Amino acid sequence: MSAEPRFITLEGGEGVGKSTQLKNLHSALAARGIHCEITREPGGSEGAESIRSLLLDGDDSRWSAEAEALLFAAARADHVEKTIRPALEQGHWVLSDRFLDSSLAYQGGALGLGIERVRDIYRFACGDFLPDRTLVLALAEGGARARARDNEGSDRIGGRPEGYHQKVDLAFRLIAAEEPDRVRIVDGSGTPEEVTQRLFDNLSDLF
Ligand SMILES: Nc1ncnc2c1ncn2[C@@H]1O[C@H](COP(=O)(O)OP(=O)(O)OP(=O)(O)O)[C@@H](O)[C@H]1O
Ligand SMILES: Cc1cn([C@H]2C[C@H](O)[C@@H](COP(=O)(O)O)O2)c(=O)[nH]c1=O
Repeated sequence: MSAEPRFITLEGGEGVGKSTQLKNLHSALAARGIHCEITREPGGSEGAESIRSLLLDGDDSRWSAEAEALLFAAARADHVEKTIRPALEQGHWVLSDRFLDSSLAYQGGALGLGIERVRDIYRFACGDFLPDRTLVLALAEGGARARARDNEGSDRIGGRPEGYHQKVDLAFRLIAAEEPDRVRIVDGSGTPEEVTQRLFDNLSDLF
C-alpha cells in the first residue's frame, strides 16, 4: 500500500499490552498489504540480545544508573545498525516492542538521569535516527496484569517499586506532550481488538 517503509514503536509501562498488540498490529497491517518486521528491546539483534540478559537478570543494584543507560544505548546502537536500518532499506516496515522512549522514561524520568541527558546518549549511539511514530499504551491496571502473567516474578527493572513505575508513566506523558507529532498516548483499556483499532487509527496518516 505505502511505498515508504516506516519505523513504528510501541511503548508503555509494564503489562499494558505491548506484546499482544505488536502481534495484532502486524496482522492488521498485513491485511492491508503492509509487510512488517517485528522486533523488541532490549534485544532485536544478536549482540543486543546478549546485553538484554545483562540488563534484566540479577539484583537491582547490579548496575549504576549511568551504566544501565549506557548498556541500553549500546544494545540499541547494535539493534539499529544490524536489524532496523537494513529492514527499512529493504523496504519493510519495522514494528518494535519498546525503543528510545523506554530509556527516556525508565532511565531518564524514573531513575533520575534526566530525559535530556538520556537523549544525548541516544544521539551519540544512533545519531538523528528516530521512529516515524511512537504509540504509548496507557493502562492503570498494567502492573497488576504483568504480575498475574509473571506469577509475581519479574525481571530486574519490572520488579522496581510502584513509585518508580508511576514516574515511568508520568515521563511517557511528558515525552508525548513534547513531541506530539511522533508520540501518541493511546488508551489501552478494552478488548485486544478495540485497542488494536485505536493503534491502527493512530497510524493512518502514515499509509
Ligand atoms: N486487552 C486486553 N485485555 C485483557 N488482557 C490483556 C489484554 N491485552 C493483553 N492482556 C494480557 O495482559 C498481560 C500483559 O500483556 P502483554 O504481555 O501483551 O503486555 P506488555 O506490555 O508486553 O508487558 P511487559 O512490558 O511487562 O512485557 C498478558 O497476560 C496478556 O495476555
Ligand atoms: C528498552 C528499555 C527497556 N527497559 C525496561 C522495561 C522493562 O522493565 C524491561 C524490558 O522488559 P519487557 O518485558 O521485554 O518489556 O526493560 C528500560 O528500562 N529501558 C529501556 O530502554
